[in-house]
Amino acid sequence: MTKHEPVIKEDDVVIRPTQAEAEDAVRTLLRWAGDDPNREGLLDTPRRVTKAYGEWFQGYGQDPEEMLQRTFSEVEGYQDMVLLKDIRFESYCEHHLAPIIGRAHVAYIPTDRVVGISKLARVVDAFAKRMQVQEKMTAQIANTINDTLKPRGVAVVLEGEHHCMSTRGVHKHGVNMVTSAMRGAFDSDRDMRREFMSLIGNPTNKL
Ligand SMILES: Nc1nc2c(ncn2[C@@H]2O[C@H](COP(=O)(O)OP(=O)(O)OP(=O)(O)O)[C@@H](O)[C@H]2O)c(=O)[nH]1
Ligand SMILES: [Zn+2]
Repeated sequence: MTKHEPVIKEDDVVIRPTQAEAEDAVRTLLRWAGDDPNREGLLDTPRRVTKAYGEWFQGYGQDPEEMLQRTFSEVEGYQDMVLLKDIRFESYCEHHLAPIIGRAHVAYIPTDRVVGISKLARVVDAFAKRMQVQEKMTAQIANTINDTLKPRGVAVVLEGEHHCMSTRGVHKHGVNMVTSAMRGAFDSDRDMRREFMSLIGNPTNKL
């Protein structure tokens, strides 16, 4: 997707502003903060900020379902959990645009096909690099893996530190939000869920 294509999200179509309009918006925020966008040190800042936005929010141009299309069938006899744990993610809260920094743990129980393990981390990133609410991101990751791979079960746990809570507002440091989404066998089978939880360890000790 190029920079000026419309972003299609569900039923809404968002027409992207031009580069010049985006840079003007950054100048407005610089003035809102109380500084002068025309002073030398800030002259290139609008261009840099729009470039940084391209990186921070690159998930809008990515299709997580597409990432899970390539699967492998040469795994005869493997019917148990596959877990990718401690996947660092960087996301942005949709209320304040402040970073949410954390770790994701993603497990699934394949049926006859497995996916390349890096793809689970790519799916996490594709949803993280958007404006997010942690609960929504957790469900999106679980639902995408569930709907695309149709495995016996999917488990997703996210632990995140919300910088909108640590650098402003309530100013609470070292607080982690933990969210989970269980599908299929992880939802219905308590032993399976317990095995997943014991494999990922105590979430709050690891950020
Ligand atoms: N449930 C949930 N809340 C979030 C997430 N990210 C940020 N928040 C919260 O969203 C809420 C927004 O509350 P508001 O009262 O509208 O905004 P605010 O006045 O900036 O609130 P304070 O952060 O308390 O100063 C805050 O309580 C944030 O902590 C998230 O991923 N999930
Ligand atoms: Zn926030």
